[in-house]
Amino acid sequence: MKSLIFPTRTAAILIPTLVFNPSKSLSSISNFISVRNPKFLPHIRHLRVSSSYSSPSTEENGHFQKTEGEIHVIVGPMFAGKTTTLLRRVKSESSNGRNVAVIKSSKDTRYGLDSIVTHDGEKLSCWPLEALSSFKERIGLEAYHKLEVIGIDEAQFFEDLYDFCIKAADHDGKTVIVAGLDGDYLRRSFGVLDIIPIADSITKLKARCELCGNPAFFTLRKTEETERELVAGADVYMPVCRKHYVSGQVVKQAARNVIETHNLQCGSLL
Ligand SMILES: Nc1ncnc2c1ncn2[C@@H]1O[C@H](COP(=O)(O)OP(=O)(O)O)[C@@H](O)[C@H]1O
Ligand SMILES: Cc1cn([C@H]2C[C@H](O)[C@@H](COP(=O)(O)O)O2)c(=O)[nH]c1=O
Repeated sequence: MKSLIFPTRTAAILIPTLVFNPSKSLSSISNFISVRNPKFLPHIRHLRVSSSYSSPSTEENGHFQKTEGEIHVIVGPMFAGKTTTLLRRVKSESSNGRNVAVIKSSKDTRYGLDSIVTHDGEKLSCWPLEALSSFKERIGLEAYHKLEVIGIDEAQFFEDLYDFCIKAADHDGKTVIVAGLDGDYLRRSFGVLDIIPIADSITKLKARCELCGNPAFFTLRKTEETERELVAGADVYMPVCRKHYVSGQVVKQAARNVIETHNLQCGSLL
């Protein structure tokens, strides 16, 4: 394994036995391109920047860079294995001798700040950032130039995801592997979809519906909070199939109606 560029020297890599195998959970949606087959994994191409390379900043000249970057996107509901897949791919790239760094949104404080952690407890050190635009400065220019692969977890929380990815891949020749939610709890687009037009591949993962065990493509919020961003785990969210997403919303609405009626009745008694 070559170098993984981490904020600390104590990078913990724990590889537990996975009960759920995300490699078996890819959607059959035909126009989604799967990258799980190793032969489709980005191959290693080290090229020196040619003299005709139009870098707008002189500080970047003279460094080794690939001329062509790549963007790979991993989406799906919560518990689908997005982080697991990202970790596996990042480790595989590192084993292939490429310089790798992993970033996650600092909004996700669920399992500590400086690691990305799967729901199974698999862990990898990372750079927790508020905005991707700060990455180059945080890691340092020299380290950034050496970097070949950038993994991004919880990508739905980064407002500058599109700008960062396009710069990293198109201009800086990096392979960017992005994992995040495609939809929020209302099944509305959650940011990661912005980068589909600039992606080389998209992998849509599915979880198992917690109510029936069928494939789950949606995330149901079990609580009444309505803000879009609400960092939480299984206490608040569960993956569900279409049928149970719809019935879950019906149940939530029915509960709201009961509470409203109750409040109205209490109000009229006063
Ligand atoms: N309902 C579920 N369906 C699938 N996996 C689940 C479910 N509940 C818990 N898990 C666990 O979550 C793991 C995936 O975790 P992770 O890679 O962190 O997912 P994601 O990043 O998509 O939220 C699975 O390997 C499995 O052990
Ligand atoms: C559906 C939904 C989720 N979130 C939050 C909840 C978690 O903190 C992350 C997703 O984590 P995972 O690695 O995919 O399990 O996103 C949110 O803020 N809003 C939502 O609608």
